[in-house]
Amino acid sequence: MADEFDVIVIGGGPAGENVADRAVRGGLTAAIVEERLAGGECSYWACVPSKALLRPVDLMGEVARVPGLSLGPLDVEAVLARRDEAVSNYSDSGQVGWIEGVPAEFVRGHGRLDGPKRVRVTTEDGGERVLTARQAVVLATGSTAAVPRVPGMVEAEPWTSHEVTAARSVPERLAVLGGGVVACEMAQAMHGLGARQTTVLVRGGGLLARMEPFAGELLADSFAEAGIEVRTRTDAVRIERPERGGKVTVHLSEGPPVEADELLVATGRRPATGDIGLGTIGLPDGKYVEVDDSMRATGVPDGWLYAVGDVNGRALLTHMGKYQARICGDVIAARARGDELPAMRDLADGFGAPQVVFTDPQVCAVGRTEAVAREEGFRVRVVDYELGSVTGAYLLGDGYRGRARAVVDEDRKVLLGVTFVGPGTAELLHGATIAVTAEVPLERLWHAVPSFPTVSEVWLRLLEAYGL
Ligand SMILES: Cc1cc2nc3c(=O)[nH]c(=O)nc-3n(C[C@H](O)[C@H](O)[C@H](O)COP(=O)(O)OP(=O)(O)OC[C@H]3O[C@@H](n4cnc5c(N)ncnc54)[C@H](O)[C@@H]3O)c2cc1C
Ligand SMILES: NC(=O)c1ccc[n+]([C@@H]2O[C@H](COP(=O)([O-])OP(=O)(O)OC[C@H]3O[C@@H](n4cnc5c(N)ncnc54)[C@H](O)[C@@H]3O)[C@@H](O)[C@H]2O)c1
Repeated sequence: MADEFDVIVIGGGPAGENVADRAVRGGLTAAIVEERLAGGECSYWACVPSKALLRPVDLMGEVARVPGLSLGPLDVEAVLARRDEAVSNYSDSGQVGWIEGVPAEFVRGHGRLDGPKRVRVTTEDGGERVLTARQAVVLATGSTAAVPRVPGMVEAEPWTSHEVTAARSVPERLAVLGGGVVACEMAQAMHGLGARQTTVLVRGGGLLARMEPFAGELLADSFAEAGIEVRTRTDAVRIERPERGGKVTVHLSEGPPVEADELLVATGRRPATGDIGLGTIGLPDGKYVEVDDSMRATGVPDGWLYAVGDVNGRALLTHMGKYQARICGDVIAARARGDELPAMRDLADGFGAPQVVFTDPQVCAVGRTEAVAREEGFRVRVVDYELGSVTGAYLLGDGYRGRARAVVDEDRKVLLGVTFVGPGTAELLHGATIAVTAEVPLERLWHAVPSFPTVSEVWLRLLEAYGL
């Protein structure tokens, strides 16, 4: 087996797979080193299982809003079985087959840099293999859950995103630490699937703090109606769990302690760069790998190292990692041919990545929030519209609530950002992504006529509210 490739990718998640694919399409050879399952976190312990668990909860909300419909009791076992199917029963044979079809070589084992352009792989049987790259090494090792240092936390063995997305049963009482995307999605999934008491413990003032403030507020209203308790401005100061897997108590800086059957820690991520040999090339271990817009690591002589996906810290989202990967694979192939193609650069992260939070209501945003746009010095005007006033939204169900916001650059009359909060708004987001990315002038957007009666009519209402 040849151990020299044009490109060696460490990490076989969505980002790593796509780099190899593009590099091979560009005429290069590639190998992917993966220590666990090809497909990465996203396929088995993140995006896919979380959305499989949320889908029935979302549908229950939809059905409850339509008079004349009712649901039978929820079959949790069937939901968990569908989740297992969605994660291919934790088998990566399909993904390995896809990689081999690229064609790229799949090497299972732990990869570490071993000086420039060399990767030392510790294989499952404890053996070693040294791979050499003719052109580039790409880091695509992703991220892992960051668990805060709180007395008793390690001993309590709390759930992280791994355990909650792979849950085999639903805890009766769940405490959730964090108010970000994982906390909100998983609190709602577990509550909807039968947790009797769900308490979300938020350090800051509200949920989803990086989004427009009304997003977290509307979600908090929905949580309150569903019986999910949200406690804000409180920190975990001590965790007590006398028996492994038994009752857990979270002592807080503010308010009474929370007793639960399980604790989910959803307090952000850290890059998976602690043990990948960065020290052998003079980079610090355990930090995000800084890259330029071609995904090339900065500060590495001769420019042979690249990093894509969560590991570069630009946007911790699968679709953005895959986008960066396409750029990276194309750039490496172009550079190998001696073409320097300046157009192959990451633009989308600069605009502000699109993101859908799959809660009820869904929270969908692209571009800059009002606060970020102002901070960056844009002359901003904001227009809001209540989604429930749009006929298409009203027809989706009784008591439909939601809001849309457009953040307009008053100097160029283009959209800097758009947020939709409301049931069933996820599929609305790509229209906004196109408008923001293509910087479509509002006067032109006016001629994009939304169909009646769809929720998309909110576009017309926003432009009218703006004054067109
Ligand atoms: C609960 C949850 C839900 C999410 N939902 C969404 C969503 O709906 N939409 C969305 O866009 N994003 C979502 N995300 C974020 C998304 O999962 C990540 O952005 C995405 O997985 C990043 O892809 P990646 O390829 O960079 O890394 P990963 O998917 O983390 O893959 C990295 C791979 O590298 C391997 N690896 C690491 N170190 C080594 C090594 N030294 N040697 C060999 N292999 C190694 C790992 O085993 C892993 O397979 C979610 C995240 C979580 C936690
Ligand atoms: N649908 C999606 O697109 C989706 C779903 C899940 C995750 N993700 C991505 O995965 C990444 C990780 O999600 P996440 O929710 O873990 O991170 P996050 O950064 O979204 O939220 C982290 C939360 O934890 C809080 N926190 C941080 N340190 C804390 C501490 N010591 N004590 C208490 N609270 C603390 C923060 O204030 C914040 O509320 C995100 O960047 C997100 O974009 C995306």
